[in-house]
This record gives sequence, C-alpha cells and structure tokens, in this order.
Amino acid sequence: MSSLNLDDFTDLIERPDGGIRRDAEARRERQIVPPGSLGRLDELGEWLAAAQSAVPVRPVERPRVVLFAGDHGIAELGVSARPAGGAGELVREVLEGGRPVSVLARRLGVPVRIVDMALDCAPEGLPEDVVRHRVRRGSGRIDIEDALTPEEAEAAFRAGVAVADEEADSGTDLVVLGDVSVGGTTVAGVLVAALCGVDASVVTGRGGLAIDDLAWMRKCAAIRDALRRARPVLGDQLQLLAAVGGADFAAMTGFLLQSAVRKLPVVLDGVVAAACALVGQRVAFRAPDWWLAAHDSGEPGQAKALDRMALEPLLTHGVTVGEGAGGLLALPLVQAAAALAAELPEKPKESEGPEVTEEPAGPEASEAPAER
Ligand SMILES: O=C(O)c1ccc[n+]([C@@H]2O[C@H](COP(=O)([O-])O)[C@@H](O)[C@H]2O)c1
Ligand SMILES: Cc1cc2nc[nH]c2cc1C
Repeated sequence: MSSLNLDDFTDLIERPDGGIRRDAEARRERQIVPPGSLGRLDELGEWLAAAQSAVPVRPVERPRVVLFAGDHGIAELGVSARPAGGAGELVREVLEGGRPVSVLARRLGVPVRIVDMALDCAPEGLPEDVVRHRVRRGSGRIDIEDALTPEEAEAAFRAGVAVADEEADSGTDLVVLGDVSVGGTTVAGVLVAALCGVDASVVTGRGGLAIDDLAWMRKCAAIRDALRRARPVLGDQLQLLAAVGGADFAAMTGFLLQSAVRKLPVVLDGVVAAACALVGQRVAFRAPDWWLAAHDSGEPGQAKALDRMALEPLLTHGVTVGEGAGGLLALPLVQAAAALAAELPEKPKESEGPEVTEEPAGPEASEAPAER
C-alpha cells in the first residue's frame, strides 16, 4: 500500500459549483416570496443546490447518521462524568434504540451507522459491521503518550476514507456526522486549542454529562499537558492526530475529507466533529464549503473551531448529549429548505400578468388634445 499523503486532498477537493449557486439564487429571485423572507432556509437551499450541482435542488432522500466511536485513555484522569472505557456501553444503547439519537433517527426515518475505531471493550459483543474497522482498544493517554502509533493513525484515517466511499457509492445524499466517545470533548479541546493557538482554559467545557468544578480543573490541566505534546507536530496533521487525537478522530478526519472529494455534504454535530473538521481544513482549505454546522452544542471548543472555519451553527437548542442527536435535528430544516427551493412557484412573468403597457402620463401628455 502506498504511503498516505494528505496533501493530495488539496487538489482533489473542489469548491461546490459557483455557477450553480448563482442559478439557484436567480431561481430564488423569481419565486413568489422575496429572497431573504425564508431566513436561513434561503442560504441552506442554495448551499445544497451548489453541493448537488443541481437547480432545482433535489430532495434529500437518503440521509444517514454516521457515528465514529472510541474510548480515550485521557478519561482515566477523571475528565469525563462517564467511567473511562464506557463508550462501548453507549454504543450498545444506541444500537438497542434507547439513546436520544436512536429515538430521533426512528422518528425521522434515518438509518444510524456506528463505526467502532477504538472502543475499549471486547469486540465479540458488537455486530461485525460495527467493529470491522477497529484499530485498537482505547486510544492512548494523550497528556503523557501518543494516542496512536503512526501505523494506527494511517489505518484509522484510511478507514474513514473507506467509510465515506461506501456511503457515497451506496447513494447516501447527506450525512449527519457525530461521535460516541468517553473523553472525546477533552481530545477535541486539545486539537482546537493547538490549531487555534489558544490556552486550555478557552476550550475546556463541561463535556457529556456536565462535570463539576474539580473535574473541570483536571480537564483543563490535561488539555494543557497534551497541548505541549501537540505543538511540535502542528505542521503534520496525521502526526497531530497520532500524538493527541485518537483512532475515532483520525477516521472522522479521513471521512470528512473524502466526503468533500466525493461531493457528499456533511452536517457536523458537536465539538468532536468540529475539531476533526478543523484538522481537515488545515489539510484542504476548501473542504469546509461542503460542511454545515448543525448547532451550537455549548462546548467552547466547538464555537472556536466553527468560527475559524467561518461556519455559523444553524440551531441553538441546548441539546448537549452528543452522539449526533443535536445534529440530526438540523435535517428537517435542510429538507424543508430543499423542498421550498424546488417547489415554491415562480412569480408570473410580466408579459403574462395584467396589461401595464400604457406610458405613465407626463406633462406633455396632459397638454395633448384629448382623444377623439
Ligand atoms: O459534541 C459536543 O459538543 C458534545 C457536547 C457534550 C457531550 N458530547 C458527547 O459526550 C461524550 C463525550 O463527553 P466527555 O465528557 O466524555 O468528553 C460524547 O459521546 C459526545 O458526543 C458532545
Ligand atoms: C450558507 C452556507 C454556507 C456554507 N459555507 C460552508 N458551509 C456552508 C453551509 C451553508 C448553509
């Protein structure tokens, strides 16, 4: 297998079609309610049309939730309200249908795909299609050691690329991208702080099940320590993911970049997806054009990352459970935007409207002799 060169993505990723976007805007001008009167749905419809390269925009008919799952060694420090190694249990609950994302996905008729990259549990208890990409059990404790070996980082990144290809090949037309992780918001904080050049305190949030002040301080210190390990490898994104990321993060970054190559639009859920998107932006500056920030999850690192990519979150609904749930709620709005852009009638053409051919009466007209 040839060695992986992330620089290739810079050329492989094109911008969404600007000409199509202008056509979509022009069509919108002709519709019965003025552009802007549908608020953010107007720009959503135009974004989707450009991504699809289609005017009128096609309906989103085969969306999917894709969740990358993993445990993180850093959770052993007590930076998460969940027990270290507990992500496998969450995955089982998602699969059994009992998590918020399971309920919403059922209601919206959207399949959920979980990709286990580094859960810290026996693989036998999970379906083969979930575990087949796993590269190790739990990623390393990033305050003191690398999350992954270079080989594991490459394998995980390639797995993400492969998953994006599978989705694109099977006709998925939009992905809601989220994570199932324990310790994931700490890792995401490290990546965001490293790439934005800010202190640990700027990106340290309360995580999954809001942690108390003491745990917040441990999390902040863990991010600070991992940041020291991140700085020497900031110029190489695969090395960065190996040093302070994890297998789920490497896979998600590969997934995001390959989705952009395949012109598959992706809705970003929370801080983990945002951190991976930021790594992806470093690799290919055009890539964020293919992504939509679903919501503001309340994690400070997410806000920082989205700001860097000039992505404005669509919703603020206070859903902080992760696992793609908050992100999935953006889907009905995207579908609504597509339906409006495609189905709202156009205004009647001037020539087909009531006769308004008479010249307005000017001063001369009033002086002219009355019609005989
Ligand atoms: O994505 C976010 O912004 C976000 C905010 C709060 C919680 N989460 C979820 O919480 C889990 C990780 O939390 P933690 O505290 O263990 O880092 C993981 O399953 C995330 O999807 C995610
Ligand atoms: C309007 C819009 C602009 C974007 N730029 C990158 N992603 C985007 C998503 C939307 C919806």
